[in-house]
Amino acid sequence: MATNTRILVINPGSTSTKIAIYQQEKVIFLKTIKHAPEDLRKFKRITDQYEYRKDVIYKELSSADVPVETIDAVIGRGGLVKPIASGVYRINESMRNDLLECKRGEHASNLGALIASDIAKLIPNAEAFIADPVVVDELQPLARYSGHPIFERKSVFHALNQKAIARSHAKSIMKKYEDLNLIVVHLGGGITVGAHYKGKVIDVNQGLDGDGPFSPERSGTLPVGQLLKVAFSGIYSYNKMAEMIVGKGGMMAYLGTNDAYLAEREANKGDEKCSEVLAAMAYQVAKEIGAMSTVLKGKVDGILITGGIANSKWFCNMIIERVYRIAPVYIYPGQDEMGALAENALMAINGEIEIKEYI
Ligand SMILES: Nc1ncnc2c1ncn2[C@@H]1O[C@H](COP(=O)(O)OP(=O)(O)OP(=O)(O)O)[C@@H](O)[C@H]1O
Ligand SMILES: CCCC(=O)O
Repeated sequence: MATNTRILVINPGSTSTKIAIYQQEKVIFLKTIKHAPEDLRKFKRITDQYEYRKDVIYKELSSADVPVETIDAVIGRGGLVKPIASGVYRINESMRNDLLECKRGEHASNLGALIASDIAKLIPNAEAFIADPVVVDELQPLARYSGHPIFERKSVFHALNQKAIARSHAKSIMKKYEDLNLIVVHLGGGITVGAHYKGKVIDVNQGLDGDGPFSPERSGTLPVGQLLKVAFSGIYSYNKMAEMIVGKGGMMAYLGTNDAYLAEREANKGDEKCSEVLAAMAYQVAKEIGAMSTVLKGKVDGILITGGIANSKWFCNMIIERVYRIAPVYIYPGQDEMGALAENALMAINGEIEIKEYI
């Protein structure tokens, strides 16, 4: 087994692209490239940002003190590919085509695989992978029911971070992820709450499609009758309605900001609206946890809270006071998607896990 394997990690987000180089488990280069809104506005679709983001990454890499030719593998955050099982996938033409055509929708993470494979092609013997994309699908059959046959509930969630946090929690208590029942709550710009039944996410709210708690920039589940009336009122275009659900819903709509840290600061200074909106968001998250505990038939070994907002003790406590009777609660603030991607690539290269083919 090689002891100085170098992995390049590429994680495109809506407003930034994170890149990192790991030597084994250790990060030796890490950069968050912020994209100015005026730079991104020039592109109609997210896929159109492909060459622009790739060029910016090349520039950053050339300023890194790590020769690119020493990299053994490139791993990108996987986007809206076909629904697939959790794991590491080799990037192939079929995956590239699906992402280029945005067959299952637009998401910045779609660019991860495209850019990773292009860079890997320039490095002799380097492999290109994705791991645990946002569409990891382990839903149990009953979870797919929406209530009408033309609408099927789908698995789209913060799979990479939820799985990484669940595995590292299991390790920390010297148990196997596959032996535990966990509820994992990702509190980011979007919020997803997953029921992890013995290593499989058998149910999760479809946050990217207006399902579950409201979040800093998403409306979550809306009263569907009212939604229909507004959609057909002639006042709003399709795009405006879509923005209400993802991008400009939730805290953004109530408070004009998607920054929970800022909203909490204002609440601390006495702003009652900020205080109540954050309390309502925590209330809805707690309700979703309650729902997922019924999915696990009440047998829950732990509730894990992660993502940026998990940095806030005040916010987490508003959730904990409603759910602590269900199971012990553990807080893992932030997210380590870069570390999780690097770890997955390393395990794949070392033959510790199977590398799956995307068909
Ligand atoms: N210390 C803190 N206290 C309260 N909120 C915080 C704190 N640090 C970050 N946040 C909030 O976390 C949110 C962003 O979380 P995160 O960085 O996980 O999201 P993202 O990566 O932008 O989106 P997503 O996780 O949905 O992909 C923002 O609303 C931010 O204000
Ligand atoms: C698409 C990743 C999960 C989410 O943002 O809800």
